[in-house]
Amino acid sequence: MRALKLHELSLADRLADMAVDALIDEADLSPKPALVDRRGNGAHRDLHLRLMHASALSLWPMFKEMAEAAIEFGEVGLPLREALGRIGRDGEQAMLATTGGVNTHRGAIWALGLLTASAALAPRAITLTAARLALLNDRYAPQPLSHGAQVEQRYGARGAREEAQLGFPAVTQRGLPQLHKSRRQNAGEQNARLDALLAIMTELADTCVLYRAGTEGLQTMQHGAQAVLDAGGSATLAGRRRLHELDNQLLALNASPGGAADLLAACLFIDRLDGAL
Ligand SMILES: CC(C)(COP(=O)(O)OP(=O)(O)OC[C@H]1O[C@@H](n2cnc3c(N)ncnc32)[C@H](O)[C@@H]1O)[C@@H](O)C(=O)NCCC(=O)NCCS
Ligand SMILES: Nc1ncnc2c1ncn2[C@@H]1O[C@H](COP(=O)(O)OP(=O)(O)OP(=O)(O)O)[C@@H](O)[C@H]1O
Repeated sequence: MRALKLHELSLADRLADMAVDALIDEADLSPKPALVDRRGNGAHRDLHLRLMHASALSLWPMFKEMAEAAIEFGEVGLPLREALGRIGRDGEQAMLATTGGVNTHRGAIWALGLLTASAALAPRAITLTAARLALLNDRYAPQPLSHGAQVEQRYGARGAREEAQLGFPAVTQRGLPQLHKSRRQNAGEQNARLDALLAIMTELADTCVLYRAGTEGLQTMQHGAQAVLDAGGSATLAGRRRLHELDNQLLALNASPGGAADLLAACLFIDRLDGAL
C-alpha cells in the first residue's frame, strides 16, 4: 500500500511538471502572432512574459491536486468533475493573487486541468476522458457573464467548453498532426510548434479574438494562419513573411488568439506525455 501511494504521488508530480512545462514552452515560443512571447506583449497591455511564467508556476500545486483527485476517485463521474471544478476555481484564485488580478491562464486551467486529470485516469485515452469530464455539469460552478459567455450570446460561438466536450478536435485533428508533419519535414522544433499553433488557428472559434475583434478578427486569424501554412510554414522564407504580415494584421485589430495559445499548450502537453508513455 505504501509503495503504491508513493508511486501515485510521483505520477501526480510528473503530470504537474509536464503541464507547467507546456505552459512555459507555449509562452516562450516566438514569434507568435499578437501573443505574449520573448519579443514582447503582443496585443496585450496587462500581460508580459515574466507574468506568464510566474502564473504558470503558481498553477503547479493545482495541476498536482487535479491529478491526485483523478487517482483518488478513479473514474469519470460527477464527484471527480465537481472536485476538479473546486480545485480549478482555487487555482484561478492563486493565479490572480500571483498576477495582481490579471487573467493570464483561465483558458489553460480549463483545458490543461481536464487533460492532467485525464492523463492520471486513462493515459491512453486522454482527450476522450477529458471530453467525458467536460460533458458533466458542475452544480457549483458560478455562471458569470464572462467574455466567453458574451461572445456566445452575440455570435453563437461556444468556445472553450465545447472544444473540451468534443475532445479537443483543434488539438487532435489540427495541432498534433501538423506538429508531427513539420518535424518530419525537419522544420526545427520551434518552427514545428509555430506551425502547430497556426494549424490550430485555421479553424478555431477563438472567443478571445471574437470578443476583441469580432468576426473580422476571427477571419483574419483563420485565413492568415492558413496562408502561412500554404506558403510552406514557419521554416520557409515565404511562410515567415506571411507570419510577419499576420502578426501586424492581428496587432492592428487588437486580436490576440489566446484560446489558440491555450490549445497549443494542450498540444505540447499531450505530445510530451506520448513521449513518456
Ligand atoms: C469553461 C471556461 C473556460 C468557461 O469559459 P467561458 O466560455 O465563459 O469564457 P472565458 O472568457 O471565461 O474564458 C475562455 C478562455 O478559454 C480560452 N478559449 C477561447 N476560445 C477557445 C476555444 N475555442 N477553445 C478553447 N479555448 C478557448 C481562452 O484562453 C479564454 O481566455 C471556464 O472559465 C470555466 O467555466 N471553468 C469552470 C471551472 C472548472 O470547472 N474548472 C475545472 C477545470 S478541470
Ligand atoms: N502567450 C499568450 N499570450 C497571450 N494570451 C495567452 C497566451 N497564452 C495563453 N493565453 C490566453 O489568453 C487569455 C487572455 O486573453 P484576454 O486578454 O483576451 O483575456 P481577458 O482577461 O478575458 O480579456 P481582457 O484582457 O481583454 O480583459 C488567457 O486566458 C490565456 O489563457
